[in-house]
Amino acid sequence: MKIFSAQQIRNCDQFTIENEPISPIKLVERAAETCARWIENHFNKTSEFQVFCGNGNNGADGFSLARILYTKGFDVNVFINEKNSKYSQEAEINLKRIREISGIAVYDFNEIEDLGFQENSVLVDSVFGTGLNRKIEISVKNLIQKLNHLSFPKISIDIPSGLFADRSLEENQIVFNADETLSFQFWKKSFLHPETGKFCGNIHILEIGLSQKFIENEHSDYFVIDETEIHKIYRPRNQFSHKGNFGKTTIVAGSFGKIGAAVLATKAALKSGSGITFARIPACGYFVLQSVCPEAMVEVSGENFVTDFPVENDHVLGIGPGLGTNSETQKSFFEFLKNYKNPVVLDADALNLIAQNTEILSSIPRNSIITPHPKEFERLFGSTENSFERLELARKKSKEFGIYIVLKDHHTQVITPEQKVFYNITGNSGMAKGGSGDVLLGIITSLLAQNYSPEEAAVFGVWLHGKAGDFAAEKNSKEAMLPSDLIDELGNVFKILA
Ligand SMILES: NC(=O)C1=CN([C@@H]2O[C@H](COP(=O)(O)OP(=O)(O)OC[C@H]3O[C@@H](n4cnc5c(N)ncnc54)[C@H](OP(=O)(O)O)[C@@H]3O)[C@@H](O)[C@H]2O)[C@@H](O)CC1
Ligand SMILES: Nc1ncnc2c1ncn2[C@@H]1O[C@H](COP(=O)(O)OP(=O)(O)O)[C@@H](O)[C@H]1O
Ligand SMILES: [K+]
Repeated sequence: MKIFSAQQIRNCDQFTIENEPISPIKLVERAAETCARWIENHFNKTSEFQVFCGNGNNGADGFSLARILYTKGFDVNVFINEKNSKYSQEAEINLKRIREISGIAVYDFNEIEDLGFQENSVLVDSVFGTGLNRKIEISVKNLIQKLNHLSFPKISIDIPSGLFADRSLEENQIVFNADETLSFQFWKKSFLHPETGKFCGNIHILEIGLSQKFIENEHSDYFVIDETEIHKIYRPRNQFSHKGNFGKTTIVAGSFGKIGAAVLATKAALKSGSGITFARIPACGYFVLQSVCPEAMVEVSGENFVTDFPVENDHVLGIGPGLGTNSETQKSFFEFLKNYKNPVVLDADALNLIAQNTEILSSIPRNSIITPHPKEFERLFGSTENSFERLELARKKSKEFGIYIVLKDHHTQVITPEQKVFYNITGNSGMAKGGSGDVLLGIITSLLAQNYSPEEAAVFGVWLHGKAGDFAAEKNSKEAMLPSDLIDELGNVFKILA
C-alpha cells in the first residue's frame, strides 16, 4: 500500500471530489459514517462521547460524527474553540447542523474543567488532521494537555492532533495521546516511526472510497507491506521440484559462547524453504550444531572463531550472527569481501567488523542485503537527529553502495537502491530479545538462495519474521516467547499463504 504525504492526500481528496464526483460535504459525511460504524462495533450505548472539534475538515468530521452517533442513540457533547470563528465550509455547515439538534450540547474548549465528565466518557479528538501546518497555539495546546491527563478511552480521528502526517515533531510539540486512531484510507508515515507512532495507540485504516485511479497513478517511494503484496511475492513450491530448485544457503556465524546465534540462523534458513543448507562455524560449535540441526551440513573453520570464508559462487551466504570481532576473522572477512561478487546478507558482527573500517563498505557486493538495528546503522553511517532523518540517510547510502538496507525497528524499513522504502507492520515487542535478529538473517538468506530477488527476499523476509512473531506472542505471550518460537511458527505462516 502506498504512503502519501499530506499534500498528496489533499490532492487525492480533491481528485475524488472532482472525478467520482462527490461533494466535499458528502465525502466528509462518508468518512464520519465509517468512523461511526467502527465506534458502534467497539463501544456500547452507555458510553458518552465528548467530541473535540477544530475549525478545518478534521473538525467537520467530528461534527458529522457527533451527529451520526447521536442518531444511533449515543449521548454526545461537542467542544469547539469559541475564540476561532474561521471555519472551513464543511465544518461550518456541519456545526450548524449540530446546533439545530437540541440533544447535543456545544461547549467551549475552556469549559472542560467546570463540566467534569461522566465516568463512561469517551474522548474523541477531531481537532487537527492532515492540515496541521504549524506549531499548535497555546489555547489548543492547553486543551490537549488536559485531555491527555484524563483516563477515559481516547480516539483520534484521522491522526492524533499535533502530529504531522509525514514528518517528525516540532520541538516541545504537544500531541493528543490516542488509544485508537481511526485513519482514512492510507497509513501515514508518522504512524510508523517510534517518536511519533507512540501517540497513535492501535491504528485502524478505514477505507473511505478515495479514487483508485488517483492512488494507482500517483507516485510514491514509500509503501506499507500488506498481505496482498506478500501473496504476489510468494511462490508456492512446484510439485515436481527437487532440492536443487531451492538453492544452497550457507550461514557463516558463531564463535565461542555465541554458537546459539549460528543455530538460530541455520534453523531459520532450514524452516523457510532453503533446498540445501550449510553452516560454517568454528570447531567449538560442531557437536551442538550437528545435534540440533541434523538437516544442515557443517563446515568447520577455526577453533573458537571463523578464520576463513567460503567462496562457492552457487551458494548464497548469510554472514554475521555471533561471529565475534576477532582480528583474524576481520582480516579474512575483508579479503573475502574484496573478492566476492555475488549478493550476500550481512548482519550483526559482520556489520560491526565493517564499522571498524568503513572504507570496506564499497567492497560489499552490489545487491547485497544488510540488516542493521539502529545502533549498528549508526556505527556504519553516523548518527542522525531522529528516525525520519535516519531513514533518509539510509536511502542515500543504499543508493551510494548499491545495497539493500533492512533497518530493523518496531516497523522495520526495507530500503532499496532505487530509493523505495517498504515499512513492515507485522511483529511485536515480544521480539525485542537477543536472537530475533539471527532468525531474520537466516530467513532472508534462505529466500535469496531460493531465487527471490533481493527486494523480494528482504520484504518477504521481514514480513514472515514479524508474522511468526505475532503467532508466537498469541501462543506464548510477549514476555515468554523466544526467538526459537519464531522459527517454530514459520510453518503456520506459510500455511496461511498456501
Ligand atoms: N478534504 C476532504 O474532503 C476530506 C478531508 N477529511 C478530513 O479533513 C482533514 C484535513 O482537513 P483540513 O485540510 O481542513 O485540515 P485540518 O487538519 O482540519 O486542520 C486545518 C485547520 O487547522 C488550522 N490549523 C492548522 N495548523 C494549526 C495550528 N498549528 N494551530 C492552530 N490552527 C491550526 C487551520 O487554520 P488556518 O491554517 O487555515 O489558519 C485550519 O483551520 C483530514 O485529516 C480528514 O480528517 C476527510 O473528511 C475526508 C474528506
Ligand atoms: N518492538 C518490536 N516490534 C517489532 N519487532 C521488533 C521489536 N523489537 C525487536 N523487533 C525485531 O526483532 C529483531 C531484533 O533484531 P536485533 O536487534 O538484531 O536483535 P539480536 O541481534 O539481538 O537478535 C528485528 O528484526 C526487529 O525488527
Ligand atoms: K485528529
